[in-house]
Amino acid sequence: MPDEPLVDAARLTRALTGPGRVFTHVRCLPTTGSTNADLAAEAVAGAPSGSVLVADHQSTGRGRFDRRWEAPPGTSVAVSVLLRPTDLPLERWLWLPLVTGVAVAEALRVVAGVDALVKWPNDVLIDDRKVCGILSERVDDAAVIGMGINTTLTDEQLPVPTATSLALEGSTADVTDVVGEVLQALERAYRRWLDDDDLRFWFAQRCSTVGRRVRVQQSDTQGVDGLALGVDEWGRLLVHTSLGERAFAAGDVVHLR
Ligand SMILES: O=C(O)CCCC[C@@H]1SC[C@@H]2NC(=O)N[C@@H]21
Repeated sequence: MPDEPLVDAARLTRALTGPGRVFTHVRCLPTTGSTNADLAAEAVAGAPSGSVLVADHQSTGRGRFDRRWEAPPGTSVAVSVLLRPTDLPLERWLWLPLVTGVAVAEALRVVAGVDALVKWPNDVLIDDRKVCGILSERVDDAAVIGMGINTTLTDEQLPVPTATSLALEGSTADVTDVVGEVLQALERAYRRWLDDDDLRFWFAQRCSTVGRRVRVQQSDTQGVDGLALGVDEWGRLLVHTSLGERAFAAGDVVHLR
């Protein structure tokens, strides 16, 4: 494991921080346990809104639904941010992972030239294969949002056949540029969310789930099949099922076709 991180903290700091900007403190590490766990501990200790932690490798990276998130060193960059959107009601927080997914998809289009879209709620896919997973966690009055972006994973290193990486999609984008573009897109998206914009149309345009037949799996139920119609004002997925319309606030979605 190299001592120097692959991601250039000085360059990121120049691109992101300044008066009135969302991200204030940027740190980059070669390795850590989990960038989300680190920022969650810092949130409890009173760290300011706008902290960013980037790592080339995580030994205990965590995914949604208590899954693990693993990748060989230097192949999938881990980026977490700590935000304190204290003025917004908690119901609006459901939107945060969705907003992040759209920001990542938009950034990857720009910096890596890939056709990235969001699978509800927040997986970022290229041609239906996952390039980025997002884990949004609430810690007291803070949100810790983590993004795992597969940069240089090879075919042999993919955790599942339905994953992909920027390199496998033909991109040679520099990892500091990728992280910088993602965080700048997240800053813009976060401001829209803070401004209480209606995000439904914006999200639906970038979401490959809407208009598809889907299976929504929740931990304690069999999957529910139906046609994804869109998202409601709380960011819940609206699905037309054989028993009528249902709104899902969480769950794993499979695109059926
Ligand atoms: O798809 C998922 O299950 C979500 C994966 C989220 C992984 C990221 S990597 C940065 C941050 N730190 C973690 O431990 N997890 C998130």
